[in-house]
Amino acid sequence: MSSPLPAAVLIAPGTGEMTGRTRRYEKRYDDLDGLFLDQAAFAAIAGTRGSEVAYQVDEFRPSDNAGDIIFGTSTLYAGRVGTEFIFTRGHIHAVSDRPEIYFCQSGHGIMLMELADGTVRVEEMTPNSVVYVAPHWIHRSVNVGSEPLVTLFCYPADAGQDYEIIARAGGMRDLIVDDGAGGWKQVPNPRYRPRNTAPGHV
Ligand SMILES: O=P(O)(O)OC[C@H]1O[C@H](O)[C@H](O)[C@@H](O)[C@@H]1O
Ligand SMILES: [Fe+2]
Repeated sequence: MSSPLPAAVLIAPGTGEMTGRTRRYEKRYDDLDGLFLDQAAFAAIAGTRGSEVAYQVDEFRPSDNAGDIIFGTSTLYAGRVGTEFIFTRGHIHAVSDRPEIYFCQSGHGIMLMELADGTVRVEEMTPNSVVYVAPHWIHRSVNVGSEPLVTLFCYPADAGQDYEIIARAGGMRDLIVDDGAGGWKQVPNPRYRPRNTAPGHV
């Protein structure tokens, strides 16, 4: 197991671009197919803007060693699909007891969090707020503003990501939608199928 060296990176205000990152990945609208409730609205957007970047992640990953940390920035551009605000795909950590923190640098967002049993929590993200995603919570960032939502995240290097937990339930239990008055509201997702969390089920 190699021992990483100290390092420093520079984060650009407003865009989250991280000079010194070890990796960038981008998710385009086409990559988010099937995640939003209003499929006709999604098809209309994807038809013209499918290759547009919906969000990007710049990360600094010193190693994958247990005990190390991965940090980086996530930049989620503003947008809506029907009344639903744009979001990241969302995941639970593959090693599910691993937590994460998010520091909001700019923009206005929601951290939508859910336990496997369907318990939901939302925390608002505004500049300088920090959200603690506790162990075992599924998490998804939602941009409810009109500017890019830029967050700095940090999580244990051996955490990994599991996306299936959301897919197999038909999405997250709640949707974050436009309230028609310039704000957001939380409404039940009609496609949600509660997971069987009884012993013996996964
Ligand atoms: O992985 P997604 O659900 O697409 O979210 C994008 C990114 O969000 C956060 O910033 C996490 O810390 C990243 O590890 C993750 O990859
Ligand atoms: Fe995470």
